[in-house]
Amino acid sequence: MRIVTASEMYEVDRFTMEEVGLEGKMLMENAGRAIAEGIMKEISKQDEILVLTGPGNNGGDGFVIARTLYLKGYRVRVYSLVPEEKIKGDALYHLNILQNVGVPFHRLQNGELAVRLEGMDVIIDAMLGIGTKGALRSPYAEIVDKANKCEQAMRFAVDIPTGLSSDEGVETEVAFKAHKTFTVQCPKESAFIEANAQYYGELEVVDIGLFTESLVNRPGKKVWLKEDVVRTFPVRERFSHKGSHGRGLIIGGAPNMPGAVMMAARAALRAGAGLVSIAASHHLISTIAPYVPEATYTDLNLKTLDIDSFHAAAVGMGLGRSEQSASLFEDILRLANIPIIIDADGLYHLKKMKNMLKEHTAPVVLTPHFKEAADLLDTTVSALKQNPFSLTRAFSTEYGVYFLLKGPYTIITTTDGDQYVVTTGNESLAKGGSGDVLSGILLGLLLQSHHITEALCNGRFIHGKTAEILTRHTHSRYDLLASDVIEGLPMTLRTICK
Ligand SMILES: NC(=O)C1=CN([C@@H]2O[C@H](COP(=O)(O)OP(=O)(O)OC[C@H]3O[C@@H](n4cnc5c(N)ncnc54)[C@H](O)[C@@H]3O)[C@@H](O)[C@H]2O)[C@@H](O)CC1
Ligand SMILES: Nc1ncnc2c1ncn2[C@@H]1O[C@H](COP(=O)(O)OP(=O)(O)O)[C@@H](O)[C@H]1O
Ligand SMILES: [K+]
Repeated sequence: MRIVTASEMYEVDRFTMEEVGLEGKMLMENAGRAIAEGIMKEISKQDEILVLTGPGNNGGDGFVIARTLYLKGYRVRVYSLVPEEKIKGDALYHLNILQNVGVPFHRLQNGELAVRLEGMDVIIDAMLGIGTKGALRSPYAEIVDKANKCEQAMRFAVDIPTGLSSDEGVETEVAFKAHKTFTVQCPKESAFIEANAQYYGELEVVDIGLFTESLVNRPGKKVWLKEDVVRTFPVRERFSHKGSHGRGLIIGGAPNMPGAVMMAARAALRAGAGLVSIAASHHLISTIAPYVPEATYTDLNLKTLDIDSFHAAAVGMGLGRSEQSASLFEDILRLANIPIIIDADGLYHLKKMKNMLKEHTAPVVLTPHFKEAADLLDTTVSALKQNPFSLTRAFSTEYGVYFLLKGPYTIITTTDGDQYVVTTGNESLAKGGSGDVLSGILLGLLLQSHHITEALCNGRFIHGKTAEILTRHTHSRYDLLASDVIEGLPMTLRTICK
């Protein structure tokens, strides 16, 4: 499913209207009806419903929603924040129909609002949509603030909550706090910015028949969905052998961190890897081996270890940050001609030698969380949280790497600048070890997939999905351990990726 900026959405609108020939009035009818259908599932006919409308097409959607609810017997009224003479085009067309049908319609007058908002059971925000520019002006800011204080009311937003930008990179001062946002056709970029989650609430996408094909040839952004996993998950052939599913190498294991490589190896095997080898300090091998008897072990000595005899490797989990491990990491990066995942301490060392990535010809996957990523990109966590799409895209294309920016909304960027968002998972994963398990799953899928992007998206999807399934059935969001996710993978794989 495409994710769009405001200008991309306007291009989709233009294409649909000018080149396909669907009229704007009809699209507005489709949007309003689809959103009204969604809202009706959440409210009752006893509710007092208020639709707040603005000057543009977002307001036009609001008129259609109000009419649809009114004709179905709901107690609804419309308050326009602008005089009628300011309403034009398709929105005016639908305002006329609203008034012909007899839906109660008012223009907000000074002082009236406080009275009218009180006691409302449902408030629908159709004030501003993707046409918003800059911070909210009066009276929008005041009205949004009052609406947010109506604690008893269910609040719904149309397309985007009023006050937010559609695009990343814009700081929000005041915005409508929706319990649920019904967004038209494509989620907007800003829906995946952490600070905006409190305004969007739950997000539902409504299909109104717009043609997104006009965007096909650009580097784009998409949400990776279950249907994408089902479509692309590697198929296990009846006559395959262990070599068919890839030989993976995990390099790490400082003496004080035996768990990281152990979990990564177990996760890679559970995700379907054919063979997994762990290269670690020989002191560690006897400690780890009983926990992962299916793996093979080798002393971490680059004079004897033939990295290129494997199909892919993961490095950095529990590698340590000493100077010795820094030079070991540098040697690995210089020697490896296979796809390599770099995580944790590997990312720490990479900061000082990132130019090596430009000469490196085999695929490199970086899997930083926000702090690690901010350090790599020479920026701050807050700047990165506001501009995660553009900053990671710039880095990926400059250094020629796959970039998996870890978080509740994980952004995966390819070397070409295409981006995929994976939103599975929950706060049970906010615990030490989760990243090691993810790296193992990613390695397991990299070994089995023909496409690196699919391996990364599918791996991140099943990691999060497993946490969701486990916290629904057998665990709480407090007790779940990273290793429980490894043991929960069978449930996800049996249901999603048969
Ligand atoms: N074909 C289309 O164009 C469709 C558009 N749709 C709806 O139309 C919306 C976009 O419509 P518009 O382009 O008319 O834009 P908006 O409805 O977002 O309105 C933009 C207007 O709001 C005012 N405004 C902008 N920033 C402001 C600020 N900071 N403070 C106060 N006022 C401000 C300006 O007067 C501006 O002209 C979408 O979000 C969606 O809801 C849907 O009806 C589906 C079809
Ligand atoms: N609140 C959350 N919601 C969803 N996923 C989360 C959340 N917190 C962490 N995660 C996931 O857990 C993993 C944590 O990785 P990382 O921070 O590297 O952990 P560690 O280094 O402790 O193993 C990432 O995949 C991230 O997407
Ligand atoms: K809105």
